[in-house]
Amino acid sequence: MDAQPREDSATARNEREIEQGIQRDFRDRMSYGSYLDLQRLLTAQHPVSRPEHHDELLFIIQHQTTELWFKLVIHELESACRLIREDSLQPALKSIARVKHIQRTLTEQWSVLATLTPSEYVEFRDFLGNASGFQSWQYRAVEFVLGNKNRGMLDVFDADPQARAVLADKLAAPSLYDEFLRLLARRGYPVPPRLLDRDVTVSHTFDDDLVAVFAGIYEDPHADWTVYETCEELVDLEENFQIWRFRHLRTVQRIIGWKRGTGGSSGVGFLQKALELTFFPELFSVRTEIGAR
Ligand code: HEM
Ligand SMILES: N[C@@H](CC(=O)c1ccccc1NC=O)C(=O)O
Repeated sequence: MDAQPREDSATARNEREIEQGIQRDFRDRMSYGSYLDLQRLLTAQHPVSRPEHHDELLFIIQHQTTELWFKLVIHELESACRLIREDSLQPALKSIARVKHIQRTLTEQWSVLATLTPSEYVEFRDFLGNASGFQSWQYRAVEFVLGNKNRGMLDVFDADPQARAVLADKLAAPSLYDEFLRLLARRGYPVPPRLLDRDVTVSHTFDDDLVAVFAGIYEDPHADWTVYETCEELVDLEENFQIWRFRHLRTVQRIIGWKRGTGGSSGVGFLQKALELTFFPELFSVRTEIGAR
């Protein structure tokens, strides 16, 4: 039998030796904390309940982490739009893949907030006044980039001109779907011209002729595999978005039931209506057609 390997003295103490080469002096160097601006990030939680409610920190951090991920989602979707505009479809798919992973993380994250019981939430809800996720400009920006445009949403941001300007910009820009349809037209697919020079400040609505274009793509995936793959990636994006909305609705329902929202809406009933919205309707309709034409 081999002898047991000799342990160094730190291991024997169940400690790890801090190696000599490890940098410890950060007076003149960039450190982890300074790079990430942790001083600001970790002092940006300001509970408003008095006396301070234990669970308000959970509520704040759940929102803040979501907003951080929204920031990256917008960054990646904008990049995907630009890449598609430049006919770089494969690199655009890389951005979309990243967004899909973020969406999964965001959907999973609802389980943390679901540990907040109705009895706990009611103890600090009144302190929130009329604040509501409805006023998240980044969430609206994601909706706009994906194509769910609604000019009326801008009014909520009259008191925040910077947010309003960003949203107005995204309202006027072609959505991810608009960019994809334009790329398809450039590649010779018979996309109806009315979809290419449409008013992009409003949502796209269902177009039967576009279903026929996608039917052609799905009938012969190998004709242009990347285009086919992009169609499926967009389906994933919409599905993930709807699953996030659904988890929000169910979390809201278990925490406040059918109470009205702090933002003034009917509550769960209002959230339910968003589940009927669609970004890429033809990509779902084409499924009915496959094998049937
Ligand atoms: C206790 C937890 C939560 C409750 C009870 C809740 C409740 C609601 C309600 C009732 C609405 C409808 C608008 C209103 O009248 O207020 C709403 C909208 C919204 N909430 Fe929440 N929410 C919760 C957590 C969150 C979290 C963690 C996020 C993440 C950022 C979020 C994001 C949103 C967004 C984006 C909307 C707008 C949805 C839309 O326009 O369809 N909510 N929420
Ligand atoms: N609308 C929620 C309040 C709420 O959830 C909220 C309040 C302030 C900041 C963000 C929020 N999150 C999502 O709506 C409610 O009606 O209880």
